[in-house]
Amino acid sequence: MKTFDTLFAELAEKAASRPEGSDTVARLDAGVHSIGKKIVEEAAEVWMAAEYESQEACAEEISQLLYHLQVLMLAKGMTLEDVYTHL
Ligand SMILES: N=c1c2ncn([C@@H]3O[C@H](COP(=O)(O)OP(=O)(O)OP(=O)(O)O)[C@@H](O)[C@H]3O)c2ncn1[C@@H]1O[C@H](COP(=O)(O)O)[C@@H](O)[C@H]1O
Repeated sequence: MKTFDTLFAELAEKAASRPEGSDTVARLDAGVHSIGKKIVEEAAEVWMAAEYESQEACAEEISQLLYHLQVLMLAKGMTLEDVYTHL
């Protein structure tokens, strides 16, 4: 099963190799403003799913929020350690 760390490694590799058709590369190219808006949208979807949808639907929304947070970290040139140091 994919974890936060293995997904981040996968996305970092995509950011470096820039494969054709990568959604992640397109989101990185769109920039921090666009990624930030997506994070706010996904956070709202997590909130709504938590209040009104199933456990599974909520978990899926959370996974999408985590993905977009990782894209933002990569766009800002951050590492996992930059974040983990604050946990
Ligand atoms: N985990 C994810 C992931 N979670 C969310 N998303 C993106 O976020 C979208 C979900 O947002 P929405 O529900 O709002 O869907 P939407 O309205 O179509 O979103 P928009 O495209 O309009 O922004 C999905 O359609 C994906 O584009 C993800 N895109 C990729 N990954 C993983 O990232 C890795 C690299 O992916 P690629 O860069 O595409 O190769 C792979 O392992 C993928 O599974």
